[in-house]
Amino acid sequence: MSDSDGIEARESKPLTVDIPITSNNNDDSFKGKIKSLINNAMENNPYFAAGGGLMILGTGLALAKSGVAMGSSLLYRNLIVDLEIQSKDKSYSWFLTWMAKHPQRISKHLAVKTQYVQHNNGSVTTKFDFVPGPGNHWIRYKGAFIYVKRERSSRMVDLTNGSPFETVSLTTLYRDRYLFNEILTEAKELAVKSSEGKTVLYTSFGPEWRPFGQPKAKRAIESVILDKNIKEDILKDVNDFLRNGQWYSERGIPYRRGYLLYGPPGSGKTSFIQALAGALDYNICILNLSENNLTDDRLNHLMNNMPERSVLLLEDIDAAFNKRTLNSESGYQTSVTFSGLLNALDGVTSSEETITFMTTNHPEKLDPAILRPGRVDFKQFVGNATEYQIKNMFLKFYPNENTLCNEFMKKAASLKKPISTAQLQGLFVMNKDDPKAAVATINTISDPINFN
Ligand SMILES: Nc1ncnc2c1ncn2[C@@H]1O[C@H](COP(=O)(O)OP(=O)(O)OP(=O)(O)O)[C@@H](O)[C@H]1O
Repeated sequence: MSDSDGIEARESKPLTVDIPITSNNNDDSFKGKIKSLINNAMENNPYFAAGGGLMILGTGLALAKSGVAMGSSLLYRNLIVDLEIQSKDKSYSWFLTWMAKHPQRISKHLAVKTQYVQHNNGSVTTKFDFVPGPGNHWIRYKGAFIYVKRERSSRMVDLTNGSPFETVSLTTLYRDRYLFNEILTEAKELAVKSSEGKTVLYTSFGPEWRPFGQPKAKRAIESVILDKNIKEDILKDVNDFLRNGQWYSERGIPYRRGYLLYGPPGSGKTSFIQALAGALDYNICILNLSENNLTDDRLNHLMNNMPERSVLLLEDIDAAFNKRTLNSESGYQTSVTFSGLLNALDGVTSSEETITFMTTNHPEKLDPAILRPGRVDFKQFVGNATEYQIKNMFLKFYPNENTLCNEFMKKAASLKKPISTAQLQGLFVMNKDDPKAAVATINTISDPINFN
């Protein structure tokens, strides 16, 4: 309220101070004189009377103001409830994506989230989601209004990736607080649905796992052609392991199993692991041990903090057995050491199952220590194409072309050199609709890198 308001209030209702005038007024005592002096001043001096009035009015206003502030903070504390979601929490991106799709919202500040969507036929399209940008927004959810504020800290930075620290806070009436849970559950379900029937590939980003691109369409296990019984044996072993959690726990054995697939490049090791993860409805966490700056500590941390329902894939594990090499640009390369890898494999303490697949092109470089049960429980050689694989791959690309298939196999055998399944795939892709051309050009397959 302005000063003029105060004066108007005083003028409309003259303010008097009611001090009883008693017989003491005429008293000769000192006290009586003072009293009568004050009474005179207040009654007869208009300036003094106005000042006193103003003072009382001001005090009243100040009290009212602090009362309103206290009342509103009391109201806020009792009737309003906030939820803060930090950018490092999983729900953060789930909520933003959910809000981008929520129809009842008022957002003036938008931010774009670009996604590549892989369809079941393999094609990839680009999709733009307009998520709420930093600023204030409103949504209406199940009849309640929710105020949404996205804030970006100018001072705090996520040290793992250099991106600014962010929060989204949701504010609503206390009585509607249960809606927060409903919103987050819906947001999570939306995220799960978007990766349903797909395999999420996680890669390491600093000390944490991050989805690498969009979830990929699952690879059918039939599309990977390994030599007889290899797929079946591994699949049986994994399923057996997954069925026996109780057995492990009763005997106090860490509930983990390690698989080693070794063999030449392009023989389908990684493709098989991806297909297997899809068949089990698991995601994959991929780590390449030859990656620069992957230290023992980071490896240990990552292996102990995997997203749920994930298979761990450690590629090129022989890299951990190389001596440190001097790199001209950055001095010594830091990479995982042999003992670091063993510690990480032994130290996985998750109560959930841990399935680790390791691959290498150089099994001869592995130290026998890694091959002991508990670290590697199942070893499998995955080699260059056998007769069985050549036949099955040919017929998969050119169904019913049995005669040409026989011709192709004879020519492949006459080459007298190893052929990888990746090379066969390359040849068939080049001659998609022309099996005869594939037969005619088989000798164009160059030597794979000699293995052993
Ligand atoms: N046995 C196979 N069946 C079907 N496709 C295969 C097979 N082997 C290789 N391919 C194809 O060749 C490509 C490379 O295969 P993949 O990466 O799985 O080989 P890899 O053995 O893991 O190689 P590396 O040891 O170099 O990592 C993929 O496109 C895959 O589809």
